[in-house]
Amino acid sequence: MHDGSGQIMVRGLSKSFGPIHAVQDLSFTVRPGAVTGFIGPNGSGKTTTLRMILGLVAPTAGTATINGLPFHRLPNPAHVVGAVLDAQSFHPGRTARNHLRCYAAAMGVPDAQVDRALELVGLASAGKHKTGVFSLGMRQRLALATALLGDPQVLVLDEPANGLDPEGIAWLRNFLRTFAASGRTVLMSSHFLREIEHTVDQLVIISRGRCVYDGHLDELRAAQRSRALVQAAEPGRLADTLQHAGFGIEYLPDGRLAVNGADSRTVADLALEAGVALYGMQDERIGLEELFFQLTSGQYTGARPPADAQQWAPPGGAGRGFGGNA
Ligand SMILES: Nc1ncnc2c1ncn2[C@@H]1O[C@H](COP(=O)(O)OP(=O)(O)OP(=O)(O)O)[C@@H](O)[C@H]1O
Repeated sequence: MHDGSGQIMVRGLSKSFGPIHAVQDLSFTVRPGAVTGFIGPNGSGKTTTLRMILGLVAPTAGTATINGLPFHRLPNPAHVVGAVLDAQSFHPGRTARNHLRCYAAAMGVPDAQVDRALELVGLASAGKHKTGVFSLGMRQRLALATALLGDPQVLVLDEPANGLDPEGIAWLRNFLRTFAASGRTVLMSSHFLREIEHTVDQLVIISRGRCVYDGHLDELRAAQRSRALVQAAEPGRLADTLQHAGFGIEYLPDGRLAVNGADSRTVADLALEAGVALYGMQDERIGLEELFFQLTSGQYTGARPPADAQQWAPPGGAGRGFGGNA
């Protein structure tokens, strides 16, 4: 019997397609009551992972369970997990309501659920229209309605915000946050952090099939750092002074120093004390998007590199922070 936890657990999951290692030793847990974003660049292994969770692709190694069981062993899977995987194509001559009726019959779900699902996704008045006239946003909503037919405990969505206009994204955000707030589980993928940063609470970030961050979005936000870029007459002597004061230093290719965690005023005061002339300064803030790019491109250049993963792990063990996959 499944444990009813609403948790998705991925442990040591790997998938190779011949020489391509699409997913490598991936481990993370998705908990109910929150929206978890599963993000990474194109080709990083998101869809392959979601398909393994849903029992559509056999792993090369490792396990993925929902409610403690692999998908194929779930009793009544449509009542446990609803999924939207790829851009759905619907029979263009069939109405939205009839499309849902077909699925409801196949799932053994009463017809009453069809109207409920249409209402949940805001398509109640469009149920009688043929799907051939639906916009992309309406097709996304209909796909979501199909996933909701079984009144599932868990939602797994692959790039659900893809192609939505700002209004559609706002609607989806509201819907998913309400769904999660009712104690259910949402795992949604995206390749674009900015698109989902106001929707998700938790983040699992993958790059080249491996986990590079697993934790709260707020903790990633807190890792946004500022640094001062400074051009000095004697960079070596200024670097010594700054390092002595406890700042991390990087030498940039253009000859400037990047002083992590410092603002230009602090650097100017220390340079004055050391008697080093300055030719120019600039304050720079490393934003969430930049951090995401650095994490996923393997070009993390912050004060503390990924090798320091333990230091970056969030306190309290809610997630594992940078480096993930422990
Ligand atoms: N059936 C398959 N046969 C061979 N290679 C595959 C197959 N499915 C996926 N891949 C490869 O595995 C890697 C991961 O692909 P996947 O679709 O899981 O990534 P993704 O993060 O979902 O990308 P996108 O955001 O572009 O959809 C890619 O290199 C892809 O070409």
